[in-house]
Amino acid sequence: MLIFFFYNKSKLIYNFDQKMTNIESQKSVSLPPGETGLPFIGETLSFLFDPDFAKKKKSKYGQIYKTNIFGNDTVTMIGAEANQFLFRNENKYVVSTWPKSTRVLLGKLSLAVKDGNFHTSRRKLLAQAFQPRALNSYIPKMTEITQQYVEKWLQTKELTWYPELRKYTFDVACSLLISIDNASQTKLASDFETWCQGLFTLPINLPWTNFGKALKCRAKLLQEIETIIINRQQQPKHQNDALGILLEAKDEEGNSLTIEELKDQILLLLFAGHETLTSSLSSFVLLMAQHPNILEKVRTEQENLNITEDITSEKLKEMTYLEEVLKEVLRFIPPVGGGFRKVIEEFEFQGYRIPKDWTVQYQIAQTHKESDIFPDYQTFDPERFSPENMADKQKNFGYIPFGGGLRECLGKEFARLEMKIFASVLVHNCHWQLLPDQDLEMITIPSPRPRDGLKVKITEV
Ligand code: HEM
Repeated sequence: MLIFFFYNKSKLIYNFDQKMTNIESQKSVSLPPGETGLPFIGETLSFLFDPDFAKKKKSKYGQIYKTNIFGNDTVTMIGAEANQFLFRNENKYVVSTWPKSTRVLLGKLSLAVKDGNFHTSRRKLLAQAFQPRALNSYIPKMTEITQQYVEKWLQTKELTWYPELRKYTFDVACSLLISIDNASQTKLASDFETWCQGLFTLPINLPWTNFGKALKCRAKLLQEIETIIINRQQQPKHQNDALGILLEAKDEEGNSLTIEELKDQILLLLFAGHETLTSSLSSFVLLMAQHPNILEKVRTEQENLNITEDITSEKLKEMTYLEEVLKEVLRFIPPVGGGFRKVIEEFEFQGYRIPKDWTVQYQIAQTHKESDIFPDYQTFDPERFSPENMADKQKNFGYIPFGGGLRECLGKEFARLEMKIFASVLVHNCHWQLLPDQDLEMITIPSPRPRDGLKVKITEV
């Protein structure tokens, strides 16, 4: 065995069997271009409050750039190749991470903050609540809640829809996940709202900061969820909701979830199924109001389906044009703009060095603007997803509203189901139009929503 030693300023570089490990050339690979902003806060404020932050950075620096957000040196990597690299190297070069505020508020037992084998095993267990049989059993309740809300909205004639949609998705989530009806009218909802407001903030725990208030509410929410779990355990037969399924579920070694863990997992599911869905539903109603020809085609499909009885999974499968529209809604205004990963081993990508311990962000919103997959990407065009075009199948990880790889959204079928039922019931019963004099610019964090909350006039069909 030959061992080469080089003396280089302060360090010895060695090599085995003449396989030259060119550490010097690795070091000469540069970091991506970009700025790191102000001390401590970096560029966090622009990231949070400038809806064009990612767009401006991309036009200045291209597909890969560095910044500093949430107290971390961060590299943003844009495009299908970048997504593929990150999703395929999960646990090798990167692991999932969230801003500190999110991590703390989700809790240390939450699936979202776990890695490796533990994450895989827990994911399998939680996935039981989203299997086709479970999803089918959710259809009647989802439809019923949607119909109640639609009736209520029709009575008001004019409404600010986004806050109403938040109540609706919260009621659906609480009803199907933990069998609490009308939860939006309870203390659970107000605590939950305050908790949500702290999720993507600087983690400064003071009584008047959003993070400090959210921490207090986390404690209250866990207490409320614990009471719900204990009550449920005392009932002889568990109800057919996600909590019932999770109380029965066991991992490979036959262990059930402890109450402590169940509380964090329930909180995660309530959050994941609420914020994102509210955004996607409000984008659907907004985009339909702005594209009446497309809405008309959706209506025609619904009429032709002749739904006189309850909505069934078979009927939902026949809504193929609506499916294309909903895919385009998630491309055009993705509810999650991107995801964060922590670098566990330094790597090189497209000629740039990404150091260990930095954060990497993959970008959903910018990926969905890649013109090779989505020509004329500024146009809202559901035909991209027709059987002839299938834009979602053209390139690996080129269409990723639900992320990808080991961390792909666990609730994506639940989300697709709720979006379809909502759209079907709404289109069957209502016409709606945007009221004048409102700001439709999107606030993007944590999920996109129109600044003035989407004011509409709504009438019966
Ligand atoms: C339109 C609605 C939704 C969108 C766009 C969406 C999007 C996403 C994305 C992009 C991720 C991956 C984040 C990452 O890579 O770090 C994710 C993860 C996740 N989502 Fe969703 N989601 C939606 C609805 C839901 C619903 C309804 C649930 C459950 C009720 C849910 C549960 C989860 C969970 C548990 C994870 C974490 C998975 C893991 O870490 O293994 N999501 N979601």
